[in-house]
Amino acid sequence: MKPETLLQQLQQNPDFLKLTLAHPDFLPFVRYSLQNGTQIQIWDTGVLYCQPKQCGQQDIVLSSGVHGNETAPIELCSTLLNDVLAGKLLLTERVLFLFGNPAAMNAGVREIQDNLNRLFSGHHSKEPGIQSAERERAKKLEGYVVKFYEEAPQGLRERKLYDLHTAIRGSRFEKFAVYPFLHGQNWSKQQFEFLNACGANTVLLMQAPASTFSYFAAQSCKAHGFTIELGKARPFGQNDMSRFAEAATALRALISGSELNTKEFNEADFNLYEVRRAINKTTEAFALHFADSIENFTTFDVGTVLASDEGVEYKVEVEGEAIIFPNPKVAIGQRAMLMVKPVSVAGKVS
Ligand SMILES: O=C(O)CCC(=O)N[C@@H](CCC(=O)O)C(=O)O
Ligand SMILES: [Zn+2]
Repeated sequence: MKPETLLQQLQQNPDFLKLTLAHPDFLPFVRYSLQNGTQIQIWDTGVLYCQPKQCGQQDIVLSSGVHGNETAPIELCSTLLNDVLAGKLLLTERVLFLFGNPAAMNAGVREIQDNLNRLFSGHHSKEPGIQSAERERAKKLEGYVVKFYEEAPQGLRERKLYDLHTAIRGSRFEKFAVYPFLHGQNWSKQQFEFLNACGANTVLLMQAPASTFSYFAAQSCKAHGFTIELGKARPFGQNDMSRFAEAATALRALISGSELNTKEFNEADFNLYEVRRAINKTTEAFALHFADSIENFTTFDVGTVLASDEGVEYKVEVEGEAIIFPNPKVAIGQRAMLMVKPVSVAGKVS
């Protein structure tokens, strides 16, 4: 598509997600200004940069569709972005909207060849000779995020990246966030307060580096980076968007500088977990020993066999150990389930 055609189409019908899905592999660079002075730049398919006339002090990446079948966050971000493009939502902050994996969205699948959310922090290039659309996309997305943060105005700024997902199965706590490993740094009170305002008062504190987008943002870009799970994954058009209203309101307020009623951090308001162990799939024999209806954060009696792989059984080891993200369909070598346990952050939040 030619840049002038794209510009014309966008101005006639300001729906960037629609254009992205119609052109999942490529959109040319274009820039234009809205009547309210906001500058819009398309950097790629699924990648749109917004710069308000007067920039606040935050640089915010809103990412969705890193997994193509997790549609509610895509619909949520598309609504926010369409309101920006139509001049109905006036931004005060620089925002980079990312729709992660357009080809997977069109196909209604989590991934086409590779799990995009296992390819960040350079993992896209760790096996020379192996190529996939997701590896290419991960590399490009890293580049766009770095460019976005590096091109920010000078001065004291706050970098944020919220990578929005929905989970494969139901969850005892419908909304929860994954707080990437901070290498011993304190967790942020202000960010806990924001997550709570999004309805995600369950937080999983990671204890090790990961190849996820949120860890890349936190570790490589020094951003407040999070994976936020907003509910259960459903196909496009089948989401009850009223269940995402709190998150939509909080994100809208964040990017437009409007008042957000956050509650002061109090650990008692949160369900906090840390990862005790990650169970990886090592062979095709990997199997779960509980039903698909069993929800995330379910606990079992000590000794219960939860999963097995060739020559090994994985049992509950301690009281209170709960399951999260069980998925026997992952590629060999990848994490097939996390075992988590309740934890306190007392004294380590500032
Ligand atoms: O429900 C599931 O099993 C997966 C939902 C999902 O995509 N979760 C993210 C979490 C990323 C993180 O650990 O920060 C993922 O698995 O990529
Ligand atoms: Zn996901």
